[in-house]
Amino acid sequence: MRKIFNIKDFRLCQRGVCNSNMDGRDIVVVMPTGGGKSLTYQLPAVLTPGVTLVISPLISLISDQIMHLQDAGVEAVKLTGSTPKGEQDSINARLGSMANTSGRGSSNGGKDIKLLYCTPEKIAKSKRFVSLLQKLSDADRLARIVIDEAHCVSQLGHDFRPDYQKLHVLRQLFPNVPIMALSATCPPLVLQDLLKVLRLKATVPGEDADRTGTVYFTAPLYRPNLHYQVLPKASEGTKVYAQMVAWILREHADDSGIVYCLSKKDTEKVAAELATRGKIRTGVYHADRSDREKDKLHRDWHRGDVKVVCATIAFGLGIDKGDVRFVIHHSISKSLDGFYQESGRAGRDGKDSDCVLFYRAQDASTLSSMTMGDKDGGVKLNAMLEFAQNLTECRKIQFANYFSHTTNLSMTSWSTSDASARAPCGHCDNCTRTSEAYVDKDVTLEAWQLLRIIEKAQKTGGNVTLAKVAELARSSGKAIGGTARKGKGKHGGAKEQVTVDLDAVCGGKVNLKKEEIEILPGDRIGMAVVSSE
Ligand SMILES: Nc1ncnc2c1ncn2[C@@H]1O[C@H](COP(=O)(O)OP(=O)(O)OP(=O)(O)O)[C@@H](O)[C@H]1O
Repeated sequence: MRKIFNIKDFRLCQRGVCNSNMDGRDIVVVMPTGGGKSLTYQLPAVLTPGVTLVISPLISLISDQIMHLQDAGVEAVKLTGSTPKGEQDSINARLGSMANTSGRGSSNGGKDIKLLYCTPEKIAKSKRFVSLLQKLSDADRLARIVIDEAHCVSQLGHDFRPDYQKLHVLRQLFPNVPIMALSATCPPLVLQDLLKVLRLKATVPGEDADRTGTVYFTAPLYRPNLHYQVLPKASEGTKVYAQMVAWILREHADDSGIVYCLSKKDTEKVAAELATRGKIRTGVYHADRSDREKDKLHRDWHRGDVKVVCATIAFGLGIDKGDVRFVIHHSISKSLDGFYQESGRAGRDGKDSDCVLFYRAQDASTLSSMTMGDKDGGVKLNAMLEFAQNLTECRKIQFANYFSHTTNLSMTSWSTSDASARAPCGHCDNCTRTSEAYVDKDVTLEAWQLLRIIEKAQKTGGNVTLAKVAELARSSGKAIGGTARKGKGKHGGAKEQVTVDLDAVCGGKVNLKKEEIEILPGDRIGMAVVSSE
């Protein structure tokens, strides 16, 4: 480790993961971005005979790893769709010669390939490649298979890739080759799915749990240099741009940052507004940009010619810029996993950085219609909304609760944590907010009213937008939507009588003029923390 990788000591759970690798176990490792996952398979790869196959989603990520490994004198190669034919032939020949020299010896004077990187597409599409791997495996020369960004196998995750799901064939093809899955974000449902899709080994009943099955390592996902805050977002677009420009110029006028937006259109608009209003040098990244444009943006950003990249979530894997001082979310993400991953692109160099979410309730309805068809879309979005609306609990603890795994999964678990893992961070918005900044308010009555209005509209076949419901509810007591009177109900509960005129909203088909809402003692259906910000 010291000689080749110039690393003095292990950190987090690296030692344990290396040992489990040397022991030939199936492994799942969930470690934060920049935590040092690569060493945990690269070191065992140089220490064991045979080749370690690494499956990674992006050619740029692969090229970066190969460059570092070759600089360190490690025999590392890549086979991807863009590898030139001549190079492919030479690598195939080297692998073929390794397959013909079974056992522990070296096939060509110590120049065995130690690490072979490929994309999942290569496994899914190249029969020739798979048959070469089978020859290596039959000759006992395929040391292990490493799957980077392994959460991409699960449809329940935020970054599902169909080609990753096809990796289920690996266990079938290579039943005796250990599989290692790496990720920086893997909430419980995704982990469960990942174990199933990749068919990782379960503990054998009756046998020592420490000796069989998959070993699962987690390190605390908390990164102390990231300062999280949720800021109230103006309801009008133009005010949002002004807010964002003011924040960037005040906090990070000369720094590099990313602004994540919901749509391609938003990225263009936000970039233009930041540039005109704040003279901020912006760039745009989304799926419709050509490869040439994307490459140029990466280069300009690295050089500092572009300071702020306004992007959709397409801008993600493969960002290797350490000094990203802030990540702003112009809108909430579809899930908390996505938000954690995206905001985590700040401060990879370990220096203080800001992660800011601009939140307003309207965005929740936009997102909920976008995620309606997704598997568990609602559940995932709700976790994101809870995070955005929570004004009291430390952000670190919210993440820890969300990502903590209940391991009734048949795995041996090792987690690197210390006594402070569950202590508040002390520096996020909620830790630093004074208690005078908010009030606890019982909003049972309001919540009840909203539900009744929606229920009525639904029953009468009406279609009310969120904004309309809000208008109807707010207009209680005024002339437009209806009237409200407070009194005692027949059960002794507080009674609110609301007259709601839904005719205008539901095309005149609604036969609803009066609605009675009675709140009984003990009926508590809504609580809100209302910020005075
Ligand atoms: N034990 C260690 N001591 C010091 N530096 C280390 C150690 N382990 C890894 N590093 C360094 O930390 C940096 C991040 O490591 P690495 O790229 O493996 O992170 P990662 O977990 O793969 O992150 P990502 O999820 O972003 O890919 C690298 O520069 C690596 O050399």
